[in-house]
Formats: sequence, C-alpha cells, structure tokens
Amino acid sequence: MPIAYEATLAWAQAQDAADPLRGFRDEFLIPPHEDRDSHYFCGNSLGLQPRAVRPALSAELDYWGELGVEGHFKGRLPWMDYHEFVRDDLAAVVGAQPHEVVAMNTLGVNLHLMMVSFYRPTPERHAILIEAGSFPTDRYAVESQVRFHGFDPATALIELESDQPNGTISMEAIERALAEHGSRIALVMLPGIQYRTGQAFDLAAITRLANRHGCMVGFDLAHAVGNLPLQLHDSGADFAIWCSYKYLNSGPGAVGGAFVHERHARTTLPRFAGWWGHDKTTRFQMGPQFVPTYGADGWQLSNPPILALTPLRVSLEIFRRAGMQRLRDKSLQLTGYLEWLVHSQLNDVLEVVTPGDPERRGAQLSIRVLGGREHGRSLFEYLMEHGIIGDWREPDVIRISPTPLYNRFADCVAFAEAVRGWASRS
Ligand SMILES: Cc1ncc(COP(=O)(O)O)c(C=O)c1O
Ligand SMILES: Nc1ccccc1C(=O)C[C@H](N)C(=O)O
Repeated sequence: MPIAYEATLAWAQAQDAADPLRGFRDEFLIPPHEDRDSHYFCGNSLGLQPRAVRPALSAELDYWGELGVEGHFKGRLPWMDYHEFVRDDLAAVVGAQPHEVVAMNTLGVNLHLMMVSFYRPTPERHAILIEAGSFPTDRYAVESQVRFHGFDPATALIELESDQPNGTISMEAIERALAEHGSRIALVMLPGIQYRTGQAFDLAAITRLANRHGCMVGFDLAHAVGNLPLQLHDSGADFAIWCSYKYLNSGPGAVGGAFVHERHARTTLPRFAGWWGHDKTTRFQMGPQFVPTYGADGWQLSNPPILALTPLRVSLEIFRRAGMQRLRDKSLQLTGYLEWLVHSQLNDVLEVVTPGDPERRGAQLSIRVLGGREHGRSLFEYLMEHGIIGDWREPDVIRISPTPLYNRFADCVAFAEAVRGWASRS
C-alpha cells in the first residue's frame, strides 16, 4: 500500500526510526558539513566509505609487511585467488552466475576489452547503436572502436535520439531504430540507467529485440549496479560492464566489473589476453599457448590490485547482508518521497526530469530548476554551501540520489527545506 507522505521532519524521522535497514548508515563515514553530517545525495557519483574498509586495508598491508611474496599463498585471503573472494557477492548483486562475472580493471578499459570480443564488424554489419548524449567515455570508446576496425563513425555510429519529454527514450524508439537499421548493427550498446536523465532501461526487452535482428548486446551499468536489482543472466545480454565507485561504495577509481554471458564462457571469439586470464590450473607452467579460463575470468589480463579490490570485497559484504531486494524496496520509498516533496512542495521552482514510473528509474532524480541554467547553478551552489551534496550535469541538471544504505527520509526533508530557503532568499 502506498505510504501517505507528510512533509514534516517529525514524519520523516519516524520513517527513519522504523526503517529495517537504518543500522547500515552507521557502517559508513558521512562527510561532515560544519559540525553536523552533510546530506549526501551523491552516491550516484562517489559512494561513501564503509568504516570496515580502513581495517581491511590495514590487514592487507600487514600481510604484505609480514609475509612479503608469501602473501600470495598465505594469510586469511591469499592474494593469488583474491578476485574470487568477491565473485559470489558480485554475481548476486548483478543477478548472474558466479562464473559470468569478474572484478577487474575499470569501466572504460572493460568496455574496450568486451568490444574486442563482441564487436566483430563485417562490411555488411558494422554499426553500433548507442543513445544520443551518452556518457563521453561510451561515445569515445565506441567511436574509437569503429575507427580501429577501419570504418567511418559518420555511418557506423547510430545515435538513438530521445523521443520523449526530458531526453528520455521509449522502447518504441529502440524498436524503430532496430527495424530501420538492425541488419547493419553489429552491437547494441546502451546504459542500464542513463547518467543524465536517470532513466532505467529494460535490459531483457532490449536484448530480445536486438537478438531478433542478429545484433550483439552490451550494457553500461555504471549507474545501475548496486542501485537496481539486476538479472543479467536472464536478460540474455552478451556482456555488461560497470564501475564500483558509485552505488557499490568501493572508493575513487575502484576496480570495475564485467559480465560475460555463460553462452560465451568457452568462446573462440578473439580477445586481448593476459596471463591471469589463462586457465589457473596451468598458469604457472608458463607455457606459450594461451588457454582461457572458463567464463568471465578468461578476460583478465593482470594479477589483480589487492589494495584496490579490498574495498570492493568489504562493500559487497554489506550488500550481502542488506540484500538487493530490501535495498530496492527502501530505495523506492526514499526516491518516491523525494519526488513527492518536489511535486507537492517545490513545483513552483523545480521539475523532475527522471521518469515518474518507479520501474523506469533507480535512486537518482535528475532535477531541473525552472527559469533556466543560471537559476540552476545558483540553487546548486546554495545547496552545496548548506551541506546538501548533489551534483551538477551540463547543461542544466542537478542530480539528487538518495541511496538506501545511508540516506534517510530526513535528508529528503533537509533538501526540500534548503530549496525553500534558496527560493525565498532576498
Ligand atoms: C555511464 C558511464 N560510463 C563510463 C564512465 C567512466 O568510467 P571510468 O572512468 O571508470 O572508466 C562513467 C563514470 O564514471 C559513467 O557514468
Ligand atoms: N570519477 C569522477 C571524478 C570527478 C567527478 C566525477 C566523476 C564521476 O565518476 C562522474 C560520474 N561517472 C557521472 O555519472 O557523472
């Protein structure tokens, strides 16, 4: 049953007190503003630090200090197999089989590595479908891959234009693009959640459509991982990639991730190879012949950065305890409340860009200030000065993302009060 929202701090605090996930907030360091906690709505850009990260890092440094090279084989979690210690929890977060996921590299690097295998252009079929206004890395990566294969981005890059209010894209638009260009599209490469609009896409429906036209399908899940419960295996996508510094709270520049569907686990498609992708039972025979490990692990190049994987391991333990579905349930309430506050209290100054249907969004609301960009910048700066931490995306959007692990209903009230303070300033 929908909750009857109220705009008061007392009501919000009562919700926070009754929240079954409320204890998780204490597991994070909340950046202070003056002498209090800030209202941190920027988990869509850089998630907060779990308190358990520092001691876990310290433990690895101790192993290194005490064991040296022996740390690869000894210690509580020997470094040799370290990426495997995050595998099951990562698979649970993205809805995959454990051998379909690997934590490695960073998002942009993984996007390129995946395209090496899954963008196999031919003269007849060499186009890539991507959304117009995509995150720059995605645009640069697909364009550079097209050029790398000797094709011309002017014809080989098909950018899906928004056909709905506020820059969002309907399934019908995707259907139309595939009906028109499907036979020449080699790869459909779309986001799980679009970074600027906050729109969530139906991965399974897109994959079904694309497969009907014989296209490979990959998803950039930077803004979806740890935000929406995903079912990557069931979606049927060929691959997906993501970063871990947003909702996964694994720290600036954290180790990213990749999903490769089980049907490609033994693929003979080309890939860029390195020794950590080689079958681990024979890796140390040091032979010249590359024999890829079954599954996503076979795309690894290097032995993993242990100090960088540690925060991911710690963070994923938190996700295991919280559970993606419980996080999503709270997220629906929190973001629904924030949206309700904007619509009912602030509609003279703000409009929400993100779709109103909760199934078509995650935690993030992209908000536009009525009256134009300068008003938007002014509100954004006012919010930051008052300890309401969101982010600004050109040309005119403020992104506010209440995350269920550490945000409270009371944060949403603080946001609304700050907007009112800005609107009524002299
Ligand atoms: C959608 C999207 N793609 C790509 C990137 C770039 O990722 P990285 O710098 O980790 O390669 C980001 C932001 O980090 C992003 O939001
Ligand atoms: N790494 C950063 C460093 C500085 C400022 C932003 C970022 C981001 O990651 C932004 C994020 N990807 C976004 O969706 O805008």
